[in-house]
Amino acid sequence: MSTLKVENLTKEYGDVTALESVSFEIEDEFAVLLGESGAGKSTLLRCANGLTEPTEGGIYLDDEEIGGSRTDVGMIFQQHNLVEGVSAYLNALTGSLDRVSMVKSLLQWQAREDKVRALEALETVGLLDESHQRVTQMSGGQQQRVGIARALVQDPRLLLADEPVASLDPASAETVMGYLRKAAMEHNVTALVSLHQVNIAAHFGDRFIGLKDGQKLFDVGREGLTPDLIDDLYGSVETVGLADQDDLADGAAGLPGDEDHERRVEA
Ligand SMILES: Nc1ncnc2c1ncn2[C@@H]1O[C@H](COP(=O)(O)OP(=O)(O)OP(=O)(O)O)[C@@H](O)[C@H]1O
Repeated sequence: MSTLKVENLTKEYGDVTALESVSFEIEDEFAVLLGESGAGKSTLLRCANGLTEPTEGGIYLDDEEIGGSRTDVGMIFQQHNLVEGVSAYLNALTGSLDRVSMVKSLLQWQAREDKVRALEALETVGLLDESHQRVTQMSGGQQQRVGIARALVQDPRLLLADEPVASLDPASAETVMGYLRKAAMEHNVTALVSLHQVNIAAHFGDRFIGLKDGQKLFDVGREGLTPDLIDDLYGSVETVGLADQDDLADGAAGLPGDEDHERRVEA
């Protein structure tokens, strides 16, 4: 259980204002950041994982200011950033690197508890049977699931993901998002995920924060994400896949307990 508070966050790169006084708070939710290219999504996520220092304002995890990278914030990247040539299991184990060195990790000189955690994380993302497969022999979607497992091994309080499914086909994107949501739910972790695909966002998110030109345009729950809001954010072309409110109601199928959805995720 954790709370992420973004308070008057401003980030300037020289003359470019990437974020302008953005504020919101999420607590034990699966929140999605939406916005056009250049809206400021990656900058916000980089501030949240401590890689970028805000110009003004701050980001707080359970009232503690995030400054510098920290192990209780797990990050999932679009390009996976896995160690090539080694297994899914060893990649997942590298999530415990704050506790041991990379060399010890690759030699598997790790605590039993870390090894168990790596296997549990691979089970969460449906890859236990593939744990000894080299990641280079895996599909893009499977590699991203290994990336989720690695973040879980960190035992994070906050999960961040920057366009985690941007390079995947629609079916793999849905599968990966299903596992990402499952991982956040099972571990009671607050999640903030940037996405370009509005239909996938509507399907899996609880909360939607829209950024436009570095400013917060909206902050709404499932029922509030209307086609009109999406039009304001992207213009009408991007609303394909978000036809009406009934589709949003179907979006609730992404929630745990919905058997049809879980079957799709397992498939
Ligand atoms: N290191 C940097 N130096 C200078 N300008 C930057 C830097 N990083 C981002 N910007 C600028 O800040 C603005 C916001 O960029 P950011 O990458 O956060 O947007 P985004 O919404 O994540 O875009 P995308 O969806 O394309 O990744 C853009 O105008 C970008 O050019």
